[in-house]
Amino acid sequence: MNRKKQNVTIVGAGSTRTPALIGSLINFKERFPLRKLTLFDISKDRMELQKDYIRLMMEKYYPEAELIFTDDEDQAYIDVDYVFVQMRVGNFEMRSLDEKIPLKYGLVGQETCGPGGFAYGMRSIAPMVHMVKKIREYSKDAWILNYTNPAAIVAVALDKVFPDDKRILNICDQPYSMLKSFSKILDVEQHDIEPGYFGLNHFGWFTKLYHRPTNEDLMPKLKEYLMKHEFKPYNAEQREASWLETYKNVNKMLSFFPEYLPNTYLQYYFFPDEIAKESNPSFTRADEAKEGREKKVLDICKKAKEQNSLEGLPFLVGEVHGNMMVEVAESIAYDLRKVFIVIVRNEGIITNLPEDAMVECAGELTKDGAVGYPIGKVDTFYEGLLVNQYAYEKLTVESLFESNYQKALQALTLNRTVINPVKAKMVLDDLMEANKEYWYLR
Ligand SMILES: NC(=O)c1ccc[n+]([C@@H]2O[C@H](COP(=O)([O-])OP(=O)(O)OC[C@H]3O[C@@H](n4cnc5c(N)ncnc54)[C@H](O)[C@@H]3O)[C@@H](O)[C@H]2O)c1
Ligand SMILES: O=P(O)(O)OC[C@H]1O[C@H](O[C@H]2[C@H](O)[C@@H](O)[C@@H](O)O[C@@H]2CO)[C@H](O)[C@@H](O)[C@@H]1O
Ligand SMILES: [Mn+2]
Repeated sequence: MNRKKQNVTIVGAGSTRTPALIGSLINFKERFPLRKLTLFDISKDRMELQKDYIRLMMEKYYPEAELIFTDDEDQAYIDVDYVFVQMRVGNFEMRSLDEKIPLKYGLVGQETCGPGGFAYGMRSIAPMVHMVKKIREYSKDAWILNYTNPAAIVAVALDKVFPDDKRILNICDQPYSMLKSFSKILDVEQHDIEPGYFGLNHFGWFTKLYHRPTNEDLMPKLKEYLMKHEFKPYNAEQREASWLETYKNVNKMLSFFPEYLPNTYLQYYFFPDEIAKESNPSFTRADEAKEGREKKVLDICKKAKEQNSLEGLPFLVGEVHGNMMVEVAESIAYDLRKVFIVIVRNEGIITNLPEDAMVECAGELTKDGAVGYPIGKVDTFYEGLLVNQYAYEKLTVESLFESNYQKALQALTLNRTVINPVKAKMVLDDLMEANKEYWYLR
């Protein structure tokens, strides 16, 4: 393979997912070759923790690529072809509050759904808008591939501010992760499956699983399996308790609504009371992830620094997060038209949803970006859920842009995890106080 080499910048490179993303870039070096890799984070300290492991990996497996670590955004965005974005505005401390504050009011405490996702979205928008403007100053044609959450809210906000920018793509790895799990259950290759999917980010359904080699839709077989067996992620042995519970709730959702297979994130909207009750308000997913993934990765990086070698250390690979990001970039860079589940402006894809909604659907990734496959009209049940959820997303973004307290209150009241305006007001006031460095409403 003799493909054009790319300059890539990772924004939020201090994320503990970065070492595994580097592993993915190394594994894909033939398919998506790098000329220059820039790691950018606003926190030098955060990057410092993983710097030696990453440097040693690149020296060993990618000596031909230039490697830059920087906390200078001007340097990060000069002469770049692809920007992979994974910033967490407010870091662990704010994720923890996003999850814990709603639980005080008996509401779902989750980083992307419900009041926690609302607060996180309000924090993410301004730095994301700033980043896009900066990138466009220096690299007007760069592809901006964004993972930053809540991707649903960030996508709506960026589409409002940069409606003509065709090189911003917001993506989520959860459908990819679920497809990996489906393939394991069905004993087929993930890349032989073409999914049907519709909804909004972290709020959607799989409709079919077309198996290319046999021309068969494997969805009926999968649903039959899930009616009788617990749904486990493909890497169940490595998953912490809360993710295993999350996957089990797909079985529960299917038992009520067997028509389509729900994204795991719908559990928060269908079972908010049960989930809030079962949560531990002093130990949420943020704590679990810190004690799990973060500790594991940082321990490996610390050893690499101490011994200044990779001896005895694992080669980390992002089987979902990292691989998907690189495959997405590859499909765009070399016009491969591979099918992914993408987030795009609706514009008639779901005919009974607003044109300006940012919908999640199957689509092809081409040199011109994502081309979502048309879905048509969705049935009343789904239409009701989606129209309501999109109204929540839109009001959230408008409340930030207009500093409008009333719209924020309306947004939270519409959110199916809240509903009650008394609780919506209490949780909004608490979140506003906790986030006063980041956003403010009148
Ligand atoms: N879309 C998806 O499906 C998906 C999947 C996984 C993770 N994510 C998202 O990726 C992001 C990273 O998650 P994590 O848990 O690995 O994060 P993390 O907390 O380990 O790291 C995030 C990094 O972002 C940096 N950062 C904060 N604000 C920044 C800014 N303005 N500019 C540059 N860097 C900044 C922090 O200093 C930190 O090093 C989050 O937004 C998370 O929600 C999304
Ligand atoms: O709770 P976390 O921080 O472990 O994960 C939150 C993210 O979960 C989904 O993504 C993937 C994740 O990227 C991957 O590394 C692995 O751990 O599996 C997760 C679930 O399949 C979700 O799509 C993201 O939006 C969340 O940020
Ligand atoms: Mn996601």
